[in-house]
Amino acid sequence: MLSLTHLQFHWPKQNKPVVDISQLEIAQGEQIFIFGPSGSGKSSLLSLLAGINVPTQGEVSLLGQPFSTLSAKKRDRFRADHIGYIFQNFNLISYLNPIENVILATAFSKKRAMHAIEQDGSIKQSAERLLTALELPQQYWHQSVMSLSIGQQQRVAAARALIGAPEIIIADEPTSALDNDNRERFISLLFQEAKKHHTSIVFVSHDLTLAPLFTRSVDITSLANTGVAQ
Ligand SMILES: Nc1ncnc2c1ncn2[C@@H]1O[C@H](COP(=O)(O)OP(=O)(O)OP(=O)(O)O)[C@@H](O)[C@H]1O
Repeated sequence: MLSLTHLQFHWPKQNKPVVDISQLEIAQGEQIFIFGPSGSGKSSLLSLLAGINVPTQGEVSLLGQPFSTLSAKKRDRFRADHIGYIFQNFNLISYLNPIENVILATAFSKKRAMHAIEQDGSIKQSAERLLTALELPQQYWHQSVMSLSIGQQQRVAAARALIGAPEIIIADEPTSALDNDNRERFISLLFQEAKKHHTSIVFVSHDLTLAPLFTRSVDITSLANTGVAQ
């Protein structure tokens, strides 16, 4: 469902590619863990997978759609419809409460709005169901999102990524601020929800202890292009 071929990416003024991958295929429903040290290009890779940045060379295709054939505007639309993104710093909107933050993802995607309504009766009920599933107690739903703990904010960010059942969730090291028990609990709740719709998960971290929780782990430093066509 997601495929990368001969992918290279340079940030401006860098003489060496920060992402250099000969081939990677991610199947529908797969939970893939991509690890590598700080600065090895994990966040840069995710920005290419989500079509936020464009590769210097090579191609990213999601659901059979090569990103290179889409304009920037169409890529934004495609991303809103098919990808739930959990950012490293969550990117929650500070003046919206948790329910409003979760609902926001459906404002950019009719497809996800319709899916949420079909599944739960209304978009609001869908947001409430997801926050419950992710164990954010109801007493926090209408508070300022900035008054929540990091772990609670993370649950809001995950519910926002999951609403409307996008085909893929991309998570950029979202557990680094949590202790071990809370990290494993968070990942297990995320997986439980994702499995209901056979959603794929791409999760990056430098913390190898999380690897056994996933169906596959990949070392980003082992993916470098060899120049050999595959
Ligand atoms: N917006 C940017 N502009 C220029 N260079 C950047 C930008 N973002 C990242 N880089 C550079 O790209 C390299 C890889 O960064 P990236 O954030 O992708 O690594 P990472 O593996 O996700 O790191 P970490 O685990 O610390 O989050 C670094 O050298 C970084 O300085």
